[in-house]
Amino acid sequence: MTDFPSLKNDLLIRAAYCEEVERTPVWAMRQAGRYLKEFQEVRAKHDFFTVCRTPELACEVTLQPLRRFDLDAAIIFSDILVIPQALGMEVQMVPGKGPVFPKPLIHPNEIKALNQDPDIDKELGYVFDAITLTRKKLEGKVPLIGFSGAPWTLMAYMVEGGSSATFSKARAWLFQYPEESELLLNLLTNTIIKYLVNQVKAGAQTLQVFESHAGILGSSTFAKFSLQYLSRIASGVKKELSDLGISRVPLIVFAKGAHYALEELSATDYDVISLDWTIDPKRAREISSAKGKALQGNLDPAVLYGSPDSINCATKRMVEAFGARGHIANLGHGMYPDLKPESLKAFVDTVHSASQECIKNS
Ligand SMILES: Cc1c2[nH]c(c1CCC(=O)O)Cc1[nH]c(c(CCC(=O)O)c1C)Cc1[nH]c(c(CCC(=O)O)c1C)Cc1[nH]c(c(CCC(=O)O)c1C)C2
Repeated sequence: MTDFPSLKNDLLIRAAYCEEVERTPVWAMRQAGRYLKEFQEVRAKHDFFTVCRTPELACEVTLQPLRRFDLDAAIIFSDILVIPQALGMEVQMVPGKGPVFPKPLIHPNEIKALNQDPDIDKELGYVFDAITLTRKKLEGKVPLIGFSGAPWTLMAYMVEGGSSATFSKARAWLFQYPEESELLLNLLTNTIIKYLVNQVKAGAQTLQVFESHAGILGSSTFAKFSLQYLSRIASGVKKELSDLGISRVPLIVFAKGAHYALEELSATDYDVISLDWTIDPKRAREISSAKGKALQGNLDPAVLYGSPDSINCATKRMVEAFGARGHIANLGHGMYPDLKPESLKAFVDTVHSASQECIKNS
């Protein structure tokens, strides 16, 4: 592994392992993106996947939010849909519409046509190069987070062909073709484990798995088609890293909308459970703390449309409700493209001041 500058701010790592901190670490999902004019300038010149595939550009947009805000982590700029691409599917990013698969999976026969054993270093080497470059450029300022989409969320896009409110075609597969769905979910799981391990080899210091579409499944469907794969990813990545003699990194799982499965998620090998805003922090603590898990989240991103005072107030309330140990402050989902950058600044600064106050008084 490459020699990297040593980490100066390890708040996120300590919080993930429920160790003592002087203040609560904070970052924001989608902290890089269209709400920043410097990001729009890059996007005006380069299409979305060119930014992902060009390490210098991916590194630049990863660092943009860190120049503006006092963030405690960087997240590598990429997308969850690079995995379906590595399996041989075409994905386009259509302005105003989001991701589009010109040839989605219509029938399970088509699973056979996917690349069954992709050469991850060849197909996704550009992500690893972007991680290594960014880790160097960060000069140890804050940890670099790597990530992947989770199997069910990726399957949902591969079958649906793009975004959807209900993902009804993808959900139909789970009942029409349960065995073939499991075949696809297994292929994705095996690919994701290799992808995440290679991100750590390239320099990622924390990993997050995004199950963004957990909330459209019921609890029994989630248990069958999501949870077991999420769980295998955490134990698989940990085992592989340990077999390779590589130090552990914190693993975060974000299963958006899966409030019904908090107890089950807390029983997996993830170190941190990331919450959306529909879960009450105190209730989440009762369920997860017994299992020694840290929590991440969970301010409703819509709060950032409010006045500076109301952002301050809601953020303070959130910091106090979680308490200072084992908490990584974040939004309950990503930044929206029309939010003002100053609102994120108000959130970040309030997390730092309110958590320091909280620790002083405890
Ligand atoms: C900024 C951006 C990204 N992806 C997309 C955009 C906007 C497109 C553009 O610039 O034109 C398309 C892009 N890619 C995707 C979408 C969502 C489509 C939908 O709503 O269904 C869009 C607009 C799919 C996607 N992509 C991602 C998720 C999981 C997180 C979530 O739930 O929001 C999902 C679901 C992950 C993702 N995607 C991205 C990051 C960057 C790192 C950071 O957080 O700063 C990350 C972590 C970057």
